[in-house]
Amino acid sequence: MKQYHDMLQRILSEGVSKNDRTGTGTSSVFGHQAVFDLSQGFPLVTTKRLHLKSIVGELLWFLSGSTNNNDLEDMGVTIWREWARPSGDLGPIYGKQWRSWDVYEPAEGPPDGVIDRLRTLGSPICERREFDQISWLMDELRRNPDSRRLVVSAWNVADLKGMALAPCHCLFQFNTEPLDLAYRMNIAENYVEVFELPNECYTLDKTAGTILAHDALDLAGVPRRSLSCQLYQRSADVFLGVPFNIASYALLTHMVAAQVGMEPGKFVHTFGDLHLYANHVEQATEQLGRDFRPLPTLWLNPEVKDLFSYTMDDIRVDNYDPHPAIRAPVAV
Ligand SMILES: Nc1nc(=O)c2c([nH]1)NC[C@@H]1CN(c3ccc(C(=O)N[C@@H](CCC(=O)O)C(=O)O)cc3)CN21
Ligand SMILES: O=c1ccn([C@H]2C[C@H](O)[C@@H](COP(=O)(O)O)O2)c(=O)[nH]1
Repeated sequence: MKQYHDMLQRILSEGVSKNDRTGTGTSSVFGHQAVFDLSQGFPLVTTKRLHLKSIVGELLWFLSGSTNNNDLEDMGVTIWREWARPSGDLGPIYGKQWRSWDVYEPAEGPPDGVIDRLRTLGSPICERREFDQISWLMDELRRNPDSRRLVVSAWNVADLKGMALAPCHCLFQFNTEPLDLAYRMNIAENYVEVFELPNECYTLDKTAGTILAHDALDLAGVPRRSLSCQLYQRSADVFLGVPFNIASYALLTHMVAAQVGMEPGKFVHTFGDLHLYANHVEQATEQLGRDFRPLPTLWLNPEVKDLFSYTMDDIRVDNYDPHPAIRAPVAV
């Protein structure tokens, strides 16, 4: 995960001192981008141990639409505790905006009905509906994979004041691309079925043409497209939050790809204010002195048939062999 060490290094060498909302003080850079090729391993930082259960639990909690910290703590995850009200409520944060963004539309009713009459009194009469951005995204990926509008936003201006914390990872976009034949043949090695096809179906004969080979790969269930995700993160705690955010969106991309039958492509992580808190400098320096280890791989249970049905047991990371954890205080 050189990309992650580059961020730490860049802040240490070019960062500008800034005060911040928490009063801790940071060194920060504005504008940064890191790209993770998901075919090269699962991007879980190896130079300190990450608590994977917190990352998976938090993502499943967002996808469930919950905004109550008690639901997260029921999974054994405590990372949102400091921000929760006594009831556990966090206001309309990610889960609310992803799964049930409020939409207000002019109410419709019969002519001269109650709605009509109230409207003549001068007040706008609206109906509230909820829009599930994630379900829409899944449908749209299947229906219109070339779309340039595959965007999910948590940045709901009208709701910001009610949130315990304004969204940090505030907008993401998916993109799909056709895979070329050579790439599909390559990944076909992971699909046992392809070898059960009759020889002539997958003979890569130049004159037989691409179509025959692509059709054979379709029959074998080999994905036709790759799926990439780009995240805009307006504010990023490079030591504590960012390793979680990278792994979380990489996991989301894998899960979405599995459900729409595509191959995970890239995760592009774009930052606004990328900062290192003053009380994390020693820890970051210690981490930079450690050597990289091979990235682990992700396993998703292939039996799971929709995005909202994954549980902790359906998600596993294999061959994770990190350096020991490094403790650091979280700025509240
Ligand atoms: N300052 C700040 N940084 C964040 O990263 C952050 C917030 N606030 N507020 C909301 C959420 C909560 N997140 C958090 C909060 C704590 C840890 C943390 O303490 N991580 C420890 C271990 C956590 C565990 O046991 O699961 C770590 O070593 O990574 C990570 C992400 C990410 N977000
Ligand atoms: O997923 C997350 C959530 C939060 N953060 C960090 C980024 C900042 O350090 C704080 C938020 O403070 P603001 O004053 O609202 O910017 O939390 C993160 O890195 N990742």
